[in-house]
Amino acid sequence: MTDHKVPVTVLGGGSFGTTLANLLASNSVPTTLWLRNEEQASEMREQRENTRYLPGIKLDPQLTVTTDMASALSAAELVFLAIPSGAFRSVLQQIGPGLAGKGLISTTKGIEQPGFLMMSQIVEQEVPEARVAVLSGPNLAREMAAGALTATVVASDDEALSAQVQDVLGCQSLRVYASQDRYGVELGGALKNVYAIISGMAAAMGVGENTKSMLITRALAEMTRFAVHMGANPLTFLGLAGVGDLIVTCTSPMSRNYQVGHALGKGLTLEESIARLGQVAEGVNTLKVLRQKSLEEGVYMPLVAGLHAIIFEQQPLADVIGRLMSAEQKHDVEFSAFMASTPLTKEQK
Ligand SMILES: NC(=O)C1=CN([C@@H]2O[C@H](COP(=O)(O)OP(=O)(O)OC[C@H]3O[C@@H](n4cnc5c(N)ncnc54)[C@H](OP(=O)(O)O)[C@@H]3O)[C@@H](O)[C@H]2O)C=CC1
Ligand SMILES: O=C(CO)COP(=O)(O)O
Repeated sequence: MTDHKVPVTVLGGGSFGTTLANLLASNSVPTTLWLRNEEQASEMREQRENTRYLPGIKLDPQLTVTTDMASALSAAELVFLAIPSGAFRSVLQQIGPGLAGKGLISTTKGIEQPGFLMMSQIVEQEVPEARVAVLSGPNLAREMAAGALTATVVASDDEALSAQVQDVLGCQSLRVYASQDRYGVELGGALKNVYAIISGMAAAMGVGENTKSMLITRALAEMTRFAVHMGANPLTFLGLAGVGDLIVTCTSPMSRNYQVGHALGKGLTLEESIARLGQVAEGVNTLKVLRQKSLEEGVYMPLVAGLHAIIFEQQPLADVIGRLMSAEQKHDVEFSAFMASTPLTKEQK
């Protein structure tokens, strides 16, 4: 790590934006957190706490909180984007040329439709002169904010940018691993949210431990099958941004997607489940987008089809489970052919 830390801005004052900004500031990185709500911003400045999204976590005294986008961006070399996917493009469009030349790191785990676009692809469209990376992994905001030992992945073609992100974020509680498979890392973060909804639903129904394990493992097989079809490296899904994030989101009641699934499993409607949460659960929209894409691409995704049938086609749960359990019994691990055709590099050996 270097002594001199580049100035960083985080866009988005929700649970993850606040967590990242606080971590950066406590790493002695000059950090500004931008959010859109002045009432919330002034409360955060006065009380040194984000009572709406991260109650109980004290904000570092050095963290600057503002709603003034121009001042937030003027000095920043790196900008972390923690805006929900539904608003991601419109926020970038409001900023425009203010981001040119900066290192932009998306932390958003969603997919834009139409186009089936990852957030970093939206960054490339809206800010063609930017340097682009994504950050993803098993990173429940509340735990990270409380200092739990955590690991994450920065993925970019730009190795210097990945190194800068490792430098500003890495600390005694957070390890930042690098990857060059930006698409795979981003896809992993978005897809696992759908399976977290299923896992939450299953937990609410009181399923057994075997069932939970089957769900997570078949979820990994399904999301990897889709990702490989879309051009990602299956090995990425063995890492933190794949199976790592899948495990945490499918097992922790802290996950908002899991909570939506749990509420659905207890009999609440989708609208009630979302309203009760009061935070973003990206998996609901990703489910719609993914179902459509899997049909277009002809990728077999029985769990996605099943959840879609329950939530959006009002099919009885028992029918869906019956269909899943009586489907053709196929292969456990599907990528032996890929592995055989991809020799290990010198470093991997
Ligand atoms: N929380 C977590 O554990 C993690 C989250 N992520 C990802 O980070 C992204 C952000 O999630 P998270 O912080 O958790 O979400 P939250 O629901 O906690 O907060 C959402 C934030 O986005 C703001 N926002 C919404 N729309 C706009 C807009 N048009 N302009 C500006 N700000 C807006 C909200 O502001 P307002 O209050 O004014 O509506 C709020 O500050 C998601 O894609 C999520 O998947 C990734 C890793 C971990
Ligand atoms: O992505 C996350 C953990 O890595 C957060 O998951 P939720 O959005 O379901 O809370």
